[in-house]
Amino acid sequence: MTRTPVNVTVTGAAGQIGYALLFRIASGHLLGADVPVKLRLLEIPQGLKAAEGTAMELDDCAFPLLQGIDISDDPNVAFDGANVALLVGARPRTKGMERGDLLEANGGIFKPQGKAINDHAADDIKVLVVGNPANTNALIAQAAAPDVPRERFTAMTRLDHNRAITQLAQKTGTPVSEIRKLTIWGNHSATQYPDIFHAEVAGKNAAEIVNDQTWLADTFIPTVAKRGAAIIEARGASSAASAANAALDHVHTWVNGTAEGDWTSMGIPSDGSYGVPEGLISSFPVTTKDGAYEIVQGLEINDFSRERINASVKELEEEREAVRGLGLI
Ligand SMILES: NC(=O)c1ccc[n+]([C@@H]2O[C@H](COP(=O)([O-])OP(=O)(O)OC[C@H]3O[C@@H](n4cnc5c(N)ncnc54)[C@H](O)[C@@H]3O)[C@@H](O)[C@H]2O)c1
Ligand SMILES: O=C(O)C[C@H](O)C(=O)O
Repeated sequence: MTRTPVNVTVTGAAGQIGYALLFRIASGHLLGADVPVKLRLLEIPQGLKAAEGTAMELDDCAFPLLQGIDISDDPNVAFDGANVALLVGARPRTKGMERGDLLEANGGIFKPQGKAINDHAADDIKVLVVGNPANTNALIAQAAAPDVPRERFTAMTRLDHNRAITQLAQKTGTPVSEIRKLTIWGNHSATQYPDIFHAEVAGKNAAEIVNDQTWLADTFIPTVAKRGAAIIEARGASSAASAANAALDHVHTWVNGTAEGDWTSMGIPSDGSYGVPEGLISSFPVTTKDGAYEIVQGLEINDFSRERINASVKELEEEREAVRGLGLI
């Protein structure tokens, strides 16, 4: 193998998402089956021993693509030369909490990590924030990294996107592979808006095929938006394997491109499109090509959608004000 390995930094490596993520990164599911990787694991001091144990297990898999594992509790070391950074390390919510309740607990993690990315990452760094509240944590990291192009900071709404695809597939009795152009708008929170008005089911308009406004408003949207809480209720712990899977999907699509005739959802810095205030990290429909993404333009937004997008964007604005107040941006 002659290709230069890609440095992938994963924070929270000893956590439950980390455990579901690392083995699949090392086996080629993040970047591709022909791309060698070096893993850089960041943990807090209490997590280092468990991260070492995970690294031992990674060694024991003898993954042909895995060309090294470094472990550190220093962000300046862990992000040194990073090409891809998965910011997972943060506290998960527990039963009865909203993700925004974690802002104070987790917000402080992302400012020093953003600065370390600014100072040490490779020029082509791509950042995905998974730790909640993901959109606003991405904003905090980005604000601390003024030398990195702002579009390199993204937040994960791919789990919501995947959840919505399955709900729509099940409702219409269609395989998930037949669902296209679904969109998650706004925040990775209970206010997110999964939009099927432009989606397709086997090439036909999804809203027309469903033709059931009550299901849309009272079942589909709340099921997707509150799925994280339902998983916590059922499992007693927040989603892990599905979150890791979505993180792999997010980066894989960003790097390798969306399929012709489809798009995906990513939390990205707004350029003002669709009336989302510039700079907020909000979820949009995007296409990707050659490692870059573009917001899908020109979609007609009906009143039902507009109301829901605005509500989620309002929450993002409130979170931005809150972190401003905490001195995090
Ligand atoms: N965006 C999404 O769709 C999505 C989905 C699932 C979970 N999440 C979020 O991902 C985060 C992680 O979830 P989890 O279940 O893996 O949690 P976990 O508690 O199992 O693991 C978190 C790990 O992060 C480590 N950590 C804490 N602070 C750190 C720091 N400053 N630097 C490096 N590591 C640090 C902890 O030691 C721990 O090992 C939570 O905030 C959770 O809410 C987001
Ligand atoms: O809901 C949570 O707190 C975890 C995660 O964000 C999820 O959507 O499953």
